[in-house]
Amino acid sequence: MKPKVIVYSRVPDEVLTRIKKECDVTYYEKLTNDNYSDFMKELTEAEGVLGSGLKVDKQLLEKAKRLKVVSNITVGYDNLAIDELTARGVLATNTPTVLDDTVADTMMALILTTRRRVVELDQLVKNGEWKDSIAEEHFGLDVHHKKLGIIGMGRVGQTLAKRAYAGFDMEILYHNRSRNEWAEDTLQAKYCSLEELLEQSDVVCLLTPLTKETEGLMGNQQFELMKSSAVFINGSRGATVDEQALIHALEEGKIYAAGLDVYKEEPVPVDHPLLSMRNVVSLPHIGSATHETRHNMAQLAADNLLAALNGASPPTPINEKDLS
Ligand SMILES: NC(=O)c1ccc[n+]([C@@H]2O[C@H](COP(=O)([O-])OP(=O)(O)OC[C@H]3O[C@@H](n4cnc5c(N)ncnc54)[C@H](O)[C@@H]3O)[C@@H](O)[C@H]2O)c1
Ligand SMILES: O=C(O)[C@H](O)CO
Repeated sequence: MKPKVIVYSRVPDEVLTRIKKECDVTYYEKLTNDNYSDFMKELTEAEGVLGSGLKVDKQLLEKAKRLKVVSNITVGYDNLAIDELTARGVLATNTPTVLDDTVADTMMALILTTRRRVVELDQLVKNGEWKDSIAEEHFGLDVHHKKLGIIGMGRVGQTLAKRAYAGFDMEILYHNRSRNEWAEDTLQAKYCSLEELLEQSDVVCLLTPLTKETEGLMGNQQFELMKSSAVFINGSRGATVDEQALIHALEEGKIYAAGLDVYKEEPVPVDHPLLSMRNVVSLPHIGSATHETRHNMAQLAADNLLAALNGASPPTPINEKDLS
């Protein structure tokens, strides 16, 4: 008998067909209030689930007695209670590496749009306010030859650093849990304390996972240390930033602008104060959202799911070592 699997996010047809060859699949393009109770019923029999964003906690796992694998179609796995999964012998997997270039491109886009005021000036043209050559009040700030401070110099962080160093002649500062020798040797990246990085950088880009340690990592004290000409970019998770502190820093001119891909609440409510600020560029959590990369992420998630159900080692496990 084929193992029962729930795919709870939209995946390409080709990926779904592959999974269906080996598994008995229930497919929800997304979980909604209308289908959630059906999903919970299916979960009691499921050996695998695949998708993005589902909160997998103790309560959910108590209903999922037959579960063997949770395959996340994301690299960040703050939605998973890893200790609870491990305690029950359930394998968790994610999709690192295949999205690094795309996410780094998105970060570069946020750096360029915030410093060069691209969105604001686009609006000015479209609103018919371009009457004469643009005056100093609309000038932006350079990106090239400035200092980029990366908090969380992991896979995405170093991919961004590579672009900034090679393409924009930027000086790279970084703060991380450990030294990144590759970045130090290849990009002359300089390891700093968080405080040094905040004080010196023209661009601060946050790329850590969301954990107990990184929750609220950027607060009043941290924004206070930044240069008034610096921009803040968040590509990690919304909860790594105290949004009230960010609003305060932007309102008081303590920083120049912010580029955000992630928010504490997603989708971010339309009346959120950050969205009405002229110096905030806001994206709808699209760091990895290109056709090519989302396709590759779904393929990798399927590889992980199928390997785990076949008793093989998945390509990108999270807690495999702790299970054995
Ligand atoms: N916006 C998006 O669409 C998008 C896309 C991909 C990743 N992300 C986020 O970016 C995160 C990083 O992804 P990655 O693949 O580069 O992960 P990674 O594990 O390769 O890198 C994360 C880095 O953060 C560092 N870190 C962890 N805790 C820290 C702390 N307290 N202080 C300083 N550094 C710390 C780690 O040492 C590591 O080097 C993901 O967990 C996810 O939350 C978002
Ligand atoms: O962690 C990730 O992969 C991105 O945030 C997409 O959700």
